[in-house]
Amino acid sequence: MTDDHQTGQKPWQNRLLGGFRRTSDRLSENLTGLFTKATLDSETLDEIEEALIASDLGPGTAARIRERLAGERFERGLDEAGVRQVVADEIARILAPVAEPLEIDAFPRPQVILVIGVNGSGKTTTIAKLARRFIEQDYGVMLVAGDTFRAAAIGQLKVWAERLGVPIISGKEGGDAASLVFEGVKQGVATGIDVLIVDTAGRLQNKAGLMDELGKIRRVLGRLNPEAPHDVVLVLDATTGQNAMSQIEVFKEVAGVTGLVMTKLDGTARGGILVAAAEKYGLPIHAIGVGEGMDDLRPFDPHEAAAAIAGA
Ligand SMILES: Nc1nc2c(ncn2[C@@H]2O[C@H](COP(=O)(O)OP(=O)(O)OP(=O)(O)O)[C@@H](O)[C@H]2O)c(=O)[nH]1
Repeated sequence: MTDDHQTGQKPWQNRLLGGFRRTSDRLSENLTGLFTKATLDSETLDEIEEALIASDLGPGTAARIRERLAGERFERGLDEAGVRQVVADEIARILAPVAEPLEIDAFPRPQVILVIGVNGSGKTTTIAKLARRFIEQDYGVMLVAGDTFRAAAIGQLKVWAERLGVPIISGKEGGDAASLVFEGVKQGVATGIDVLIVDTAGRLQNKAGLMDELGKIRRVLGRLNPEAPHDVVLVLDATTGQNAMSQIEVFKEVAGVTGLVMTKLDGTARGGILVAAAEKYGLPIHAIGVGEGMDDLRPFDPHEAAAAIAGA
């Protein structure tokens, strides 16, 4: 990996900060013009609170930051840097407890990770990235092409499996996902696999169908190992902003989410939604996606994210 000559930062850091920087640009834009007064009167505090809400941070966080700013005595008078620091501190306080990498610690093996999310969220790519990470950690990985609704999804996962050099269990379009998962666990046990990563269908528009399907996968898994699935990872596209919140709501209900991966933080991202999600749901954030390649999955660093979001 080469350094970027202009910034001295590695490309992925640029991509990450690029995404978050857009968020802070929004925040920055929204905050512009609010620092004309010498003190923070309640009108200015209201405006800052609105700016924070408009930046996707969520109303609870915005209200808390407002409260902290109201109680703050700025040493050198009211300045933008001081406000941003307070914002960054508050965001870091919310994000720190949810930063939690996905660990492989299930016994007996394999650890079964169901990956869920709407089509296009980056689910398949995230599976490849997770697999890559686990392979690097010397775990034996197997994939299951459980999104049987679209031939393209099966084909895409097969391509990733080949590139990664890992076995994959797949069937025909329209096939039964639960029986593929069953086969995956059986083969995983027989061949000493550590991690079974299962792709699933993401038809959010058909909630009952989705619930049936995920429920069936759960039942089949439970019969083989009552602890499985060990993880149910929801993949969210950060560029969808507030929409990500309703996806968490629905998938929590139909699938029992245990953690999140937020993708596309390198794109036209709105990282503020991470804060809103952390505040409202407190679900672990396992990693973030910062590009389309296998190596573009990064551990979630709450302090780096907070500083970038607040532009501090
Ligand atoms: N820029 C960027 N693109 C990403 C990231 N993750 C995924 N993508 C792209 O987003 C698109 C959708 O990703 P997929 O992995 O195919 O998403 P999916 O949720 O499996 O969607 P379906 O295949 O439609 O079910 C692809 O073009 C990916 O290359 C990311 O972190 N950053």
